[in-house]
This record gives sequence, C-alpha cells and structure tokens, in this order.
Amino acid sequence: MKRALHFGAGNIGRGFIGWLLKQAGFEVTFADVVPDLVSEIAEKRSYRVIELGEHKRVVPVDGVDACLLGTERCVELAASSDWITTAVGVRHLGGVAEVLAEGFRRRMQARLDGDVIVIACENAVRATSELRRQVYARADESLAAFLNERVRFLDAAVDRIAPHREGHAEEVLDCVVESYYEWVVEGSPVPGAPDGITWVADLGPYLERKLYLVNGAHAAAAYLAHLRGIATIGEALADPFIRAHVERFQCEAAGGLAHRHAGFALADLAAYAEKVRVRFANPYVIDHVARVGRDPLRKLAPGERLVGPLMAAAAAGLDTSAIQEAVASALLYSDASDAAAVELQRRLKAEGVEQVVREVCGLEGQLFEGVIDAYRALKNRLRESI
Ligand SMILES: NC(=O)C1=CN([C@@H]2O[C@H](COP(=O)(O)OP(=O)(O)OC[C@H]3O[C@@H](n4cnc5c(N)ncnc54)[C@H](O)[C@@H]3O)[C@@H](O)[C@H]2O)C=CC1
Ligand SMILES: O=P(O)(O)OC[C@H]1O[C@](O)(CO)[C@@H](O)[C@@H]1O
Repeated sequence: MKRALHFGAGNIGRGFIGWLLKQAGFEVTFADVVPDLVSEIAEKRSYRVIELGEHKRVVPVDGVDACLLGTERCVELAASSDWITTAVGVRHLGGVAEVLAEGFRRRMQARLDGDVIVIACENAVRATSELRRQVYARADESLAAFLNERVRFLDAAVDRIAPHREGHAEEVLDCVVESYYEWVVEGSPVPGAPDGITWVADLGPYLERKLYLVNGAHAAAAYLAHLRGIATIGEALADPFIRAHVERFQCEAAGGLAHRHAGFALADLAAYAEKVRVRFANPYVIDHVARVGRDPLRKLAPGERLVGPLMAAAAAGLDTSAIQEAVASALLYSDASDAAAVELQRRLKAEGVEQVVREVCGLEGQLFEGVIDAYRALKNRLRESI
C-alpha cells in the first residue's frame, strides 16, 4: 500500500488533504506539533469529516495514524513515504523542511525504490517551491543530486473553506468543511494520485484566480465586517454595503486577471466570482471574521491576496478603488488575540501609515497615494461610525 505523510493535522489536513489521500487508498499518517492532537489521532485511529452544503454529509475517515514532528518515527516516515503533503501555515514550512532533509538523506542511503511526491497545500503563492528551497538549503551535493532525480516538488492551489466547528462538531477530531473543494496541482498526472486533483501545466493563473477572487474577496469582506462590528462572514455577506464592496473587489480583480492571463474570459471569471459569493454566504457555515482576517501582515504583503489583485487591476488600467479600500481596511484591522494584527497596529503607531504601506505592501506611486487616501477616508468615516 502506498504511504502518505501529511504535516499539519488541522482543518485542511484532516478535512481535505488527508481525507482525499485516504480515499485514494494511501496509508495516511499525520505529523503535528501538538502532542494532545497527535495522541488523540493515534489512539482513535479515525475521525469524521462533516461536510456542510445543502445536504449535510458525515464522512468517516478510518485507519489513520499520527506522530509528533521531528521524532524518530516522523523522520522514518519522511524517508519511506511515497507522498508528502503539508497544511501547516506557510511560516511553519522550515520545521517540515528540517525533517524532510533528514528523511530524504536516509532514503538515499537506504537506496529505496520509487519517486517521492511533495506538495505543500498552503494558501500562498508557490508554497511547494518555498519548501523545496528550504529542503535544498539543508542538502549537500549528493543529497541535492538525489532530490533532483527522485523527488518531485509540485506546486498547488487548494480551496476548501474549513470554518469554525461550532454547531456541527461533536467529537474532538471532527472537522467541519464546506462541501466544495478544489485541489489543482502543477505537473503531469501521477499514477495512483487522489481522484480529486486537477492537473495543470501552468498553475500561475489558477493560483491567482483562487488567491484574488476567493481569498482576496474573503479578506475584503472580513476586514470591512470587522470595522462594522460584524463577527461572521455569513452576516457580512447579508449586509448590502459589504456585499457590494466584495462584488466590486472581485470585479476589479477579475479585470486584472483577464488582462494578465489570455486563457481567462471575463464572463467565466464573473461566474466563478459569483459562485464564490454563494460559498461565502452558505447558511450552514459559520465562519468567523477573525479566522478569515487572521495574520493581516502576511495578507498585506506584495503578491498576496490584496496587493496582488491591486497590481493586476492597475496594470490593466482599471479602476482599483474597491481593492484600495480593502487594503485600507486591512490596515485598520485590530485583534488583541492575533499577534500579527497587534504588530501591525504597533507599527502603524510607531512608524506611521506611509512607512507601513511602503514596507509591508511594497507600494509606491499612484497606488501608494490611493491606499493612503482610502485609509484616511476610512479612518474619518470610522470616527463618524461607517
Ligand atoms: N482553513 C481553510 O479554509 C484553508 C486553509 N488553507 C491553508 O492550509 C494551511 C493550514 O490551515 P488550517 O488547516 O486552516 O490551519 P489549522 O491551524 O487548523 O491547522 C494547522 C495545523 O498545523 C500544525 N502545525 C503547525 N506547524 C507545524 C509543523 N511545523 N509541522 C507539523 N504540523 C504543524 C498545527 O498544530 C495545526 O494542527 C494554511 O496555510 C492555510 O492558509 C488552505 C485552504 C483552506
Ligand atoms: O488561511 P489563511 O491564509 O489565513 O486565509 C484564510 C483563507 O483561506 C481559506 O480558509 C481557504 O482558502 C479561506 O476560507 C480564507 O479566505
């Protein structure tokens, strides 16, 4: 039986990637850094995926196992697995790379047969390439030669909303997900891969479509909702002002995408965007603004879900006012329990908005001016309560 090691036994790990790998007949082990989570999975050996759509579906996932990151067992599994996947959050890929470098060294020394597939399933642009870079940085010449020959690092885009568990989860390991999912991987199809994967020659357009029209629009909804004192995405989409803002954001972003990628027709992107809004408004899903808005410093970075579409729409010569407002509202996001949001507000206070927009978002010129104006206007409206 083919073996898969998945790093990150969280919502996406259990509720999406681990589940699909299991369905494809893999022997699946999760590696995680939380001892209680690892013990729970190792003891129960199974969990349930609760899919929320028009018809709620409860899918049991049986016969899984778990280990702690960095343990001997984890390294051995890294050496012997056919597929290695991650959903840990992009900033945690270093810890994964450490284990993979050691695991692949052992695989090389043991002369094990077969190629290895590595896919980082993170919300980031080409996260597998980043993981690859970090593994190679730990490899000597002979290991690098082995990696070149035997390990395929494949970039991917993953899309499945895994919201808050409240109201649906009954057991500790239950994971709650929307019924929709999309897993797009760059490369030629790998025999024995999960059925749910879409293989593409160039991931770039798909990655941007998802990052801009799903994650960007989601972030735009969350940040404006936060300013209006709204706690969930469902409530945000029910607010006509926020819904219109999200639609404008998607419209500008779609224009940028269509201009950049000849394969995308504007009408198709509009249909995709509308489907995304329906997913956001799924009445069975309770998704908190704090989850969607988490880590605003990462989300404000160049190429990310806000500044990425801003640049694309601007390059197409389009109106970018909704995206500028979304960037401005992200700058105003505060949450005492979110370290990145606290750091963002600290920097705004200490350095001023101009420096933050220059350094965090990498903006200059007209777009820089536009975001600063939008930020000041939003702040004034906040004083009058928007
Ligand atoms: N929740 C969602 O709707 C979606 C999330 N994503 C992406 O998937 C990734 C994971 O997100 P979630 O599953 O929502 O987060 P989560 O917080 O539920 O799960 C992440 C898991 O990774 C573990 N972890 C952290 N560092 C680790 C390491 N070095 N090695 C092994 N495990 C480690 C954590 O303990 C946690 O169990 C993120 O990059 C996110 O952007 C992508 C698509 C959908
Ligand atoms: O997981 P991140 O990068 O913090 O961003 C949250 C986004 O990711 C998702 O959870 C999945 O794409 C969306 O629901 C949301 O827009």
